[in-house]
Amino acid sequence: MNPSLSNFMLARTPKHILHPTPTMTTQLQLNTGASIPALGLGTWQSAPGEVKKAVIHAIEAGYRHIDCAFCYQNEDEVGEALQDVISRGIVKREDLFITSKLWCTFHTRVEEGLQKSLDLLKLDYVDLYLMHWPVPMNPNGNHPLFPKLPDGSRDIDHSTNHIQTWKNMEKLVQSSSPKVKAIGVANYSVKYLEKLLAQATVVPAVNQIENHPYLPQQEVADFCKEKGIHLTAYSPFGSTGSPMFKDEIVNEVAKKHNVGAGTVLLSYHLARNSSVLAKSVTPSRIDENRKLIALDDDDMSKLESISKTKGLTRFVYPPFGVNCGFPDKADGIDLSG
Ligand SMILES: NC(=O)C1=CN([C@@H]2O[C@H](COP(=O)(O)OP(=O)(O)OC[C@H]3O[C@@H](n4cnc5c(N)ncnc54)[C@H](OP(=O)(O)O)[C@@H]3O)[C@@H](O)[C@H]2O)C=CC1
Ligand SMILES: O=C[C@H](O)[C@@H](O)[C@@H](O)[C@H](O)C(=O)O
Repeated sequence: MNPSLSNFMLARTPKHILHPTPTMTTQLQLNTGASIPALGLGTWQSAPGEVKKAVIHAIEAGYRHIDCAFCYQNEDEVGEALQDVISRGIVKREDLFITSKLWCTFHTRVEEGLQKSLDLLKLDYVDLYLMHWPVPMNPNGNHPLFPKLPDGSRDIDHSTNHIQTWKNMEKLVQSSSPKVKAIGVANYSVKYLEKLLAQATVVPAVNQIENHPYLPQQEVADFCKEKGIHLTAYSPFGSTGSPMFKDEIVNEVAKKHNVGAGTVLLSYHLARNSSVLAKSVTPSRIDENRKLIALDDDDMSKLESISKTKGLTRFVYPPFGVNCGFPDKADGIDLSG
């Protein structure tokens, strides 16, 4: 092709993926051949007594992707909700995409951690099982989920590491009767992914990370794209209290499209070909969050300008005392292996 023509075409090619009329069930491809629905309902900090209703409402409203974790301590109620909608014929199990996560105190007990979640969720399998953090914690410490040392710091298990955990997770998909359709990771930086991939047999299907215009994590997104790892964004609104709803530029883009700020914050991820998790226990918000639109390059440039001007903001970073390899959080011990 004439080089000037190819340059012209490159210049005209939209930088971001344009999903024509994206919807919450737009299917994004995983490296396993399966697909993941664009929007998932988050369940972190969804209180017992509220989460069952929220999950039932979401599935009745058309959500097909639910994000769970053992450490959220509410998987039993999520399981009740799933049983309810499946038994009433609202949805078939195979039409749902359910994620759970291996908690840090279970890194040396992968099968047990998975089975505990399956029992609580009342499921035979999950669609995706993630290592929640690349941080093993003492399985025999002073608390089953959040063990601490006498000085109050988190009780890290230094006898193992995240790569060993991954090797045990690989056995889950290699089993003759797998109880997981795919395995993946969460909270992985480029540094930890490089160390993992150097020894992995199975490339993670997904990396679930905090991601939004205040924390674009472009280096992680680029690395994952190159390696065929799908990115799922968590805390799209800035987590508890949805602080990013007040952002001026987000609201400017929302006004242009005549939609709410939430729609812009969620649609940002579709333009990057990522899936996104939005948590709510409020029925009207669960409904509202279903709306996605195609943002154009101009909208994306505006959203990208936010962190360039204001710097990065990370809303979720537990006090592990570990350096997980993210450039904006360089303190703590290196467990990359
Ligand atoms: N792998 C990991 O380590 C992590 C995974 N996650 C996953 O991602 C999910 C989403 O992230 P999360 O941190 O919960 O935060 P979100 O960014 O989804 O924000 C949740 C907050 O936004 C509020 N909210 C939701 N919708 C609206 C709306 N339309 N208008 C105004 N406020 C709204 C919710 O309130 P209310 O519920 O009261 O309606 C809640 O306070 C989690 O629930 C979890 O499943 C999150 C963090 C870490
Ligand atoms: O998934 C959500 C978060 O990662 C959450 O699980 C952690 O922040 C946890 O509360 C912790 O304190 O380590």
